[in-house]
Amino acid sequence: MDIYFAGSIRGGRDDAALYRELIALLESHGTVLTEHVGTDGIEANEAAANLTDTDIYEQDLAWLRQTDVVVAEVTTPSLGVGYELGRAVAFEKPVCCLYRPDSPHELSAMIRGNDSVRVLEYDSPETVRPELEAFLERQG
Ligand SMILES: O=c1[nH]c(=O)n([C@H]2C[C@H](O)[C@@H](COP(=O)(O)O)O2)cc1CO
Repeated sequence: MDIYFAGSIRGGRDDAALYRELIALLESHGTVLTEHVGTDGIEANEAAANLTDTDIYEQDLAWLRQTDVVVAEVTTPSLGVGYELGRAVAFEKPVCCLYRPDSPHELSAMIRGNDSVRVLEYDSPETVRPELEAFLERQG
Protein backbone atom coordinates (compact mmCIF):
# COMPACT_ATOMS: atom_id res chain seq x y z
CA MET A 1 0.00 0.00 0.00
CA ASP A 2 1.29 3.49 -0.86
CA ILE A 3 0.88 6.03 1.94
CA TYR A 4 1.19 9.81 1.46
CA PHE A 5 2.23 11.37 4.77
CA ALA A 6 1.62 15.11 5.03
CA GLY A 7 3.10 17.37 7.71
CA SER A 8 4.09 20.98 8.07
CA ILE A 9 7.34 22.18 6.48
CA ARG A 10 7.19 25.94 5.84
CA GLY A 11 4.30 26.16 8.32
CA GLY A 12 6.82 25.34 11.08
CA ARG A 13 8.96 22.35 12.05
CA ASP A 14 8.11 22.06 15.77
CA ASP A 15 6.63 18.56 15.23
CA ALA A 16 9.33 17.19 12.90
CA ALA A 17 10.51 14.53 15.40
CA LEU A 18 6.90 13.37 15.83
CA TYR A 19 6.50 13.13 12.03
CA ARG A 20 9.53 10.81 11.98
CA GLU A 21 7.93 8.54 14.59
CA LEU A 22 4.62 8.44 12.70
CA ILE A 23 6.41 7.72 9.40
CA ALA A 24 8.27 4.81 11.07
CA LEU A 25 4.93 3.44 12.29
CA LEU A 26 3.35 3.84 8.83
CA GLU A 27 6.31 2.12 7.15
CA SER A 28 5.33 -1.16 8.78
CA HIS A 29 2.06 -0.97 6.78
CA GLY A 30 3.25 0.17 3.37
CA THR A 31 5.50 2.48 1.40
CA VAL A 32 5.60 6.07 2.63
CA LEU A 33 5.99 8.15 -0.55
CA THR A 34 6.83 11.33 1.35
CA GLU A 35 9.41 10.10 3.85
CA HIS A 36 11.28 13.41 3.42
CA VAL A 37 8.59 15.22 5.46
CA GLY A 38 10.23 13.79 8.59
CA THR A 39 13.82 14.62 7.66
CA ASP A 40 15.89 17.33 9.30
CA GLY A 41 17.21 19.94 6.86
CA ILE A 42 14.62 19.00 4.25
CA GLU A 43 14.64 22.38 2.49
CA ALA A 44 18.46 22.46 2.35
CA ASN A 45 18.40 18.94 0.87
CA GLU A 46 15.85 19.98 -1.76
CA ALA A 47 17.90 23.08 -2.62
CA ALA A 48 21.06 20.93 -2.90
CA ALA A 49 19.16 18.67 -5.32
CA ASN A 50 18.24 21.81 -7.32
CA LEU A 51 14.52 21.20 -6.76
CA THR A 52 12.41 24.28 -7.50
CA ASP A 53 9.04 24.91 -5.88
CA THR A 54 7.47 23.83 -9.18
CA ASP A 55 9.39 20.52 -9.05
CA ILE A 56 8.22 19.95 -5.45
CA TYR A 57 4.59 20.78 -6.32
CA GLU A 58 4.55 18.52 -9.38
CA GLN A 59 6.22 15.60 -7.58
CA ASP A 60 3.85 15.86 -4.61
CA LEU A 61 0.78 16.05 -6.87
CA ALA A 62 1.98 12.95 -8.76
CA TRP A 63 2.40 11.08 -5.44
CA LEU A 64 -1.05 12.28 -4.31
CA ARG A 65 -2.60 10.87 -7.49
CA GLN A 66 -0.68 7.61 -7.05
CA THR A 67 -1.26 7.02 -3.33
CA ASP A 68 -3.75 4.60 -1.83
CA VAL A 69 -4.24 6.58 1.38
CA VAL A 70 -3.31 9.95 2.90
CA VAL A 71 -2.30 10.40 6.55
CA ALA A 72 -1.67 13.95 7.75
CA GLU A 73 -0.44 15.31 11.08
CA VAL A 74 -2.42 18.56 11.24
CA THR A 75 -1.60 19.99 14.68
CA THR A 76 0.88 22.54 13.30
CA PRO A 77 -1.19 24.46 10.73
CA SER A 78 0.27 24.42 7.22
CA LEU A 79 -1.01 25.91 3.96
CA GLY A 80 0.66 23.10 2.02
CA VAL A 81 -0.94 20.36 4.12
CA GLY A 82 -4.37 22.03 3.84
CA TYR A 83 -3.95 22.22 0.07
CA GLU A 84 -2.87 18.56 -0.13
CA LEU A 85 -5.89 17.52 1.92
CA GLY A 86 -8.28 19.41 -0.36
CA ARG A 87 -6.76 17.77 -3.42
CA ALA A 88 -6.78 14.33 -1.76
CA VAL A 89 -10.51 14.63 -1.02
CA ALA A 90 -11.12 15.74 -4.61
CA PHE A 91 -9.16 12.67 -5.82
CA GLU A 92 -11.44 10.57 -3.53
CA LYS A 93 -8.50 9.21 -1.53
CA PRO A 94 -9.12 7.91 2.00
CA VAL A 95 -7.82 10.64 4.36
CA CYS A 96 -6.93 10.35 8.04
CA CYS A 97 -5.85 13.43 10.02
CA LEU A 98 -4.03 13.20 13.34
CA TYR A 99 -4.57 16.11 15.74
CA ARG A 100 -3.28 16.74 19.27
CA PRO A 101 -6.03 18.63 21.17
CA ASP A 102 -3.64 19.98 23.83
CA SER A 103 -2.19 22.24 21.13
CA PRO A 104 -2.80 26.04 21.16
CA HIS A 105 -3.84 25.68 17.49
CA GLU A 106 -7.55 24.93 17.07
CA LEU A 107 -8.22 22.52 14.21
CA SER A 108 -9.78 24.18 11.15
CA ALA A 109 -13.49 23.60 10.50
CA MET A 110 -12.48 22.84 6.91
CA ILE A 111 -10.86 19.66 8.25
CA ARG A 112 -12.98 18.72 11.27
CA GLY A 113 -16.20 19.65 9.50
CA ASN A 114 -15.45 17.51 6.44
CA ASP A 115 -17.25 14.14 6.44
CA SER A 116 -14.72 12.77 3.93
CA VAL A 117 -11.88 13.20 6.42
CA ARG A 118 -11.33 10.93 9.42
CA VAL A 119 -9.92 12.93 12.36
CA LEU A 120 -8.17 11.05 15.16
CA GLU A 121 -7.35 13.05 18.30
CA TYR A 122 -4.35 11.70 20.17
CA ASP A 123 -1.47 12.40 22.54
CA SER A 124 1.36 10.23 21.17
CA PRO A 125 2.06 7.78 18.32
CA GLU A 126 1.63 4.85 20.72
CA THR A 127 -1.85 5.96 21.86
CA VAL A 128 -3.10 6.52 18.30
CA ARG A 129 -1.52 3.37 16.87
CA PRO A 130 -4.56 1.02 17.23
CA GLU A 131 -7.03 3.42 15.57
CA LEU A 132 -4.53 4.40 12.87
CA GLU A 133 -3.78 0.77 12.09
CA ALA A 134 -7.52 -0.03 11.95
CA PHE A 135 -7.96 2.85 9.46
CA LEU A 136 -5.10 1.53 7.28
CA GLU A 137 -6.38 -2.04 7.40
CA ARG A 138 -9.83 -0.90 6.20
CA GLN A 139 -8.18 0.63 3.10
CA GLY A 140 -5.89 -2.33 2.36
O1 LIG B 1 9.79 21.61 0.46
C1 LIG B 1 8.65 21.12 0.51
N1 LIG B 1 8.45 19.79 0.19
C2 LIG B 1 7.21 19.21 0.26
O2 LIG B 1 7.07 18.02 -0.03
N2 LIG B 1 6.12 19.97 0.70
C3 LIG B 1 4.79 19.35 0.86
C4 LIG B 1 4.77 18.14 1.78
C5 LIG B 1 4.12 18.61 3.07
O3 LIG B 1 3.07 17.69 3.45
C6 LIG B 1 3.54 19.97 2.77
C7 LIG B 1 4.04 21.06 3.70
O4 LIG B 1 3.58 22.33 3.29
P1 LIG B 1 4.14 23.70 3.93
O5 LIG B 1 5.57 23.84 3.51
O6 LIG B 1 3.23 24.77 3.39
O7 LIG B 1 4.03 23.56 5.44
O8 LIG B 1 3.90 20.29 1.42
C8 LIG B 1 6.29 21.30 0.98
C9 LIG B 1 7.52 21.89 0.91
C10 LIG B 1 7.76 23.33 1.27
O9 LIG B 1 6.59 24.12 1.11
